[in-house]
Amino acid sequence: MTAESDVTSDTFQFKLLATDGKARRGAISMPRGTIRTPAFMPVGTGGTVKAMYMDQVEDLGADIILGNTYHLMLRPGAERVAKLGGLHEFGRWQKPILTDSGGFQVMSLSALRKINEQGVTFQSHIDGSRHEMSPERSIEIQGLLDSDIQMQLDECVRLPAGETEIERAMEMSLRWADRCKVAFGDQPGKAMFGIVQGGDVPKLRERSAEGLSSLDLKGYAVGGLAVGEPQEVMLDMLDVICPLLPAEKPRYLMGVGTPDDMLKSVGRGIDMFDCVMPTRAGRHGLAFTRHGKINIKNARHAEDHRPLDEESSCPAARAYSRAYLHHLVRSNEILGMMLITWNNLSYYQDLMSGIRAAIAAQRFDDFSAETQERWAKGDI
Ligand SMILES: CCOC(=O)Nc1nc2cc3nc(NC)[nH]c3cc2c(=O)[nH]1
Repeated sequence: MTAESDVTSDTFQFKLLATDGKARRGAISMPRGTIRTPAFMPVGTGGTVKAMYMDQVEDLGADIILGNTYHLMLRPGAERVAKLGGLHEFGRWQKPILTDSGGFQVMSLSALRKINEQGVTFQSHIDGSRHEMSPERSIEIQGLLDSDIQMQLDECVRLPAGETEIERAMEMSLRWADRCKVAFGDQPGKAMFGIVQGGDVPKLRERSAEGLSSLDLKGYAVGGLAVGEPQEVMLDMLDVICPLLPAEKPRYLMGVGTPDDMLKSVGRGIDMFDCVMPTRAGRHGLAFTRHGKINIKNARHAEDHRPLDEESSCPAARAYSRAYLHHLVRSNEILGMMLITWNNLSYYQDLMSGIRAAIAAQRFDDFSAETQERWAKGDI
């Protein structure tokens, strides 16, 4: 029996399968596989999901991973990845890959970043070399990587910021979306998503969402959030933005988030997520479980023979004692990073799977309340 995620389509097609309030259950079918939504996309920055084998990532139920244009263009280089057969061949991940345009990383990683109508000029954080990235070059790079879902080049403004600055960046991102759409052209089996900007200013968010919707793109990302604003500001912006995006297209909230962020964002109409939280936190010994977070480095775990979560199907969560994981992380053992990362990605995928089933069964609100109660009760 073919799993739903093994079904392919030679064109990018999003089907809305069920709704429960504003929560949506859908499926994006593409030549390399189908993405069950709501979906969490593990971050595979440099062509690898840190501390994981790709077949582990697939076994956990991930239908798609994120690749990072900014990192890959600097090292090993987009042309080199193309010469080596593209990112799927290079990193041995055969399902869909979404690549970001790198805009956000340029903002947060590289020095000497200059932005004008033409694009972004920046210095590599690796060797200081100077690079220019126009909307057209960003799409060209993502094409060289053989990315399935490509993101427009955008300008993300860190919050808090002045309205004039937010408006300037939003309007430029809108113009860049049009240039990216032209550069992307007609690639039926792939997609280019626009990115809604506008900071925490409702009228600018409306302008961006309406402007992008008129471009009739295959999907829409919500950018400029999870950049330092409180969670309720992020959620308020989703209440403004989602109703203005076409219901028949997927919505992707960038860089989000914690399990709590994702539950509340699904309840406001978001379909796709990516976040470094499960992998980065995993490398620092922070375990996500159905009972909430466990900081395994804490002394109280030193002699706890219980596993992280015996309800989990993941070996990292059920076959090792907390005492052993505590020892590994305290000793900076590589296996510690591997096991907590494995546990965290497993929990994130289990949460998304639970969310999808709850929407299909029209019980998302109950599922959301039950899940948050278990987190609050904590680790009994
Ligand atoms: C994934 C698509 O990235 C882009 O091409 N631009 C972009 N990326 C973002 C990544 C973000 N991560 C967070 N929080 C951790 N917020 C983000 C916003 C953007 C964004 O506005 N624009």
